[in-house]
Amino acid sequence: MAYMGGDSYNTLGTLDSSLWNDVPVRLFLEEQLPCCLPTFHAIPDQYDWTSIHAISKASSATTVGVLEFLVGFITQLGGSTGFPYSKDYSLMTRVLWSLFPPNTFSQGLKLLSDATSTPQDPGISWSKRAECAPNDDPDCNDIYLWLLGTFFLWFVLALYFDNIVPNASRVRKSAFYFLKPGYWTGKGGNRVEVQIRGLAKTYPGTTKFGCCKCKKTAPYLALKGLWINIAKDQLFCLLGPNGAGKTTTINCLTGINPVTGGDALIYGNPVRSSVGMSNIRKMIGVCPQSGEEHLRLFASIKGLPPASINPMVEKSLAEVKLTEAGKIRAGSYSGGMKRRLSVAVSHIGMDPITRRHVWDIIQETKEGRAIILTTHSMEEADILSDRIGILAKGRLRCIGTSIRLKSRFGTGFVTNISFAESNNQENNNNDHNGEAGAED
Ligand SMILES: Nc1ncnc2c1ncn2[C@@H]1O[C@H](COP(=O)(O)OP(=O)(O)OP(=O)(O)O)[C@@H](O)[C@H]1O
Repeated sequence: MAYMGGDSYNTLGTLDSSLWNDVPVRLFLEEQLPCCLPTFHAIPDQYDWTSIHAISKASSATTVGVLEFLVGFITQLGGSTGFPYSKDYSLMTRVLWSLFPPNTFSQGLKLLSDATSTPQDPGISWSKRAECAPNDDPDCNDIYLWLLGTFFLWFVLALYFDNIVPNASRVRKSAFYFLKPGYWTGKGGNRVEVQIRGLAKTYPGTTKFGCCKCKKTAPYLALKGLWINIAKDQLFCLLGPNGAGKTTTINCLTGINPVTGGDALIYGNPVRSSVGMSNIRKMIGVCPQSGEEHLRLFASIKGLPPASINPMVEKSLAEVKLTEAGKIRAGSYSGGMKRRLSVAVSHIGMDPITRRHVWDIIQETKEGRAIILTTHSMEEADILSDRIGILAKGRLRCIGTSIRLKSRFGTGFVTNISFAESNNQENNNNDHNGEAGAED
């Protein structure tokens, strides 16, 4: 797995959430998708999570198989009475009945048995297959054709439902997926890699014990049902004021914070399932990191030259008195130590040139990935993102391209431009003034 900035990006998931608050840019990068994976499309917003899943387990397939056999057996008993292949029944009844292959099959067996019930019966030869039934009743030829036709019908329907019914990872294609050229060519279309489906996060209230009474804070709903799809090769930027829920969103997607409502699918892996999250963690490469490694990570995110990183890390650790604890896992630090590490992280500077360099890296990294970027910098969002979502108080307020958001919601700028007179004009004037002056 290769993320921009090398191995250092593998540690994103281990960062303490408090550390993220001190860096201007937060990134959530996804593993490059192997081109052979099937495409899947956005689940419509009205998608019902409680809807029944496709037959995803062998045990379910066995149950359905046995049920089908039982139903087939019962209908065959009905068919043995002559139903519905006689003139008493309408054509529609016959057609509907014949759509279930066991019925047609049992009719074929009945014809065979009638043709071979006594030693004198001639049986049915292949050449006489169209003459084995009396009157207009279906003959063996009709039975063959019906069995062949219904085989293809059910096969196509099985393929279709397999695609549109949510799979074990709750991923499904749109009902008209087969009309999209990308489905047949394997190319094109915006492949949705990250699907945030009604993501909600409630932080539990805390109880503080005082000397006389204990104080309980109410649970806080930080994310109130977020719905976003992020396609491959796109950078999605989450903007919003402090406390909007940006960090919470990223933390929920990376598994730092457990989700309390809705779900999110990352390459089809749901963040709410432990199996899904362990797959996601493999993609984003979560592993425990020391304070020293955190600083290295941020130094490479901020584009510091590799040669300067080690001296800078040593200096920063010394400044915040964490030299001895530098090699210990940051997760085991005390609150104070974490805060000091945050200060050291925030001191890793990013001048405009390195900032441009980081932007270039992000742009180059976009291909084959879905990237979520959260930042307070509107300029950064404008330059880097394909789509921007603006969060406020845990809700997505608007979403769209930068141009669209600006034209829809932007108040715009009124620019006054004053032009200096052209040199020629100026020279002419000077000459003229000079002459005039001289005249004066
Ligand atoms: N562990 C927590 N317990 C209780 N409330 C929390 C916790 N973490 C965050 N919050 C609250 O959830 C809300 C969203 O916080 P979050 O950090 O996601 O916002 P943000 O958009 O990332 O802000 P910033 O831009 O300042 O980083 C805030 O009101 C915050 O106070």
